[in-house]
Amino acid sequence: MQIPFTKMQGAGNDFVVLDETRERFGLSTAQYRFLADRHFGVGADQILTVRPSPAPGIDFEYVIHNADGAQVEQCGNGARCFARFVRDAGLTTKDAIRVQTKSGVIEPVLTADGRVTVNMGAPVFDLPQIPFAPGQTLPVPDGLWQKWPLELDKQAQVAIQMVAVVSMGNPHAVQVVDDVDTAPVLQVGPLIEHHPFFPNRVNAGFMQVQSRRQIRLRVFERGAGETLACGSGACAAVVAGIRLGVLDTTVDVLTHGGVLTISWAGGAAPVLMTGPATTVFHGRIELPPALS
Ligand SMILES: N[C@@H](CCC[C@H](N)C(=O)O)C(=O)O
Repeated sequence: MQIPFTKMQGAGNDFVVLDETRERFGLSTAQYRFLADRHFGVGADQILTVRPSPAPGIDFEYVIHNADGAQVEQCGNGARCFARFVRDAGLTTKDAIRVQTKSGVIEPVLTADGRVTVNMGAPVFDLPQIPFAPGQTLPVPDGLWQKWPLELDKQAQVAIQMVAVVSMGNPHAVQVVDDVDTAPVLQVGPLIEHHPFFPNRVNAGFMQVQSRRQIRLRVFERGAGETLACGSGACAAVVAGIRLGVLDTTVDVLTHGGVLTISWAGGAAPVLMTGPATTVFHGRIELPPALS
């Protein structure tokens, strides 16, 4: 089977976008993995699938698969690319698009400067909803920052990591580091991702606070490894920093792939994320029959 696709990127977080508004391709987990494969497929951190409206008042459904082929709830950079895709493909003429994701309805808005702002909804701190299941034996977290100790690999000298846990529709564990360039993201990231306290695994963020309005961030993403940027991870880091009291309500997040601007007024207010969304190329690819 041969399918059409569009390659996109948002701050270097890259995507294969599939248009299933007319017909479903019915891809298997192995086929999503193949599309994401940088050697044998197209190459992407996530596969985004656009489907027709599932309900009145909603414009589209948007389905996200990580590079490992698993379906996940949320993808911030993907939401911006989704909005750019449906406009450029002529699937809508709207600037503000309501889209159903696995974790709820989000609202990307195409702005006059060519960027996209996404209302990502309110952050969730309720532990079972994240989900974060630390059991009974853990000491109570630091009340303000809600940092939790994770016991990791003692031999690798990363015994205890203090993380803030938050859901932006998907789970995040954020820690503050002195310097993201030397932070052990590739060593510690996978240990946090698979830590038993996170029953659905987790995205591991490493944030360096440069000022009250600027951070640097690297994220080891669940199911994808370190990416050049993670939109929901940027939202989670800024929310954690605001709760810590070290960040203002609007913050520029510097990633290896570009800048995202995140705003959060606190409490039940939604987190707003603004950043770029770019089409790289269009193509068609033959899916190996053995993978179906
Ligand atoms: N790159 C994304 C997040 C994609 C999903 C994530 N890896 C997860 O498993 O939750 C973003 O920009 O938010």
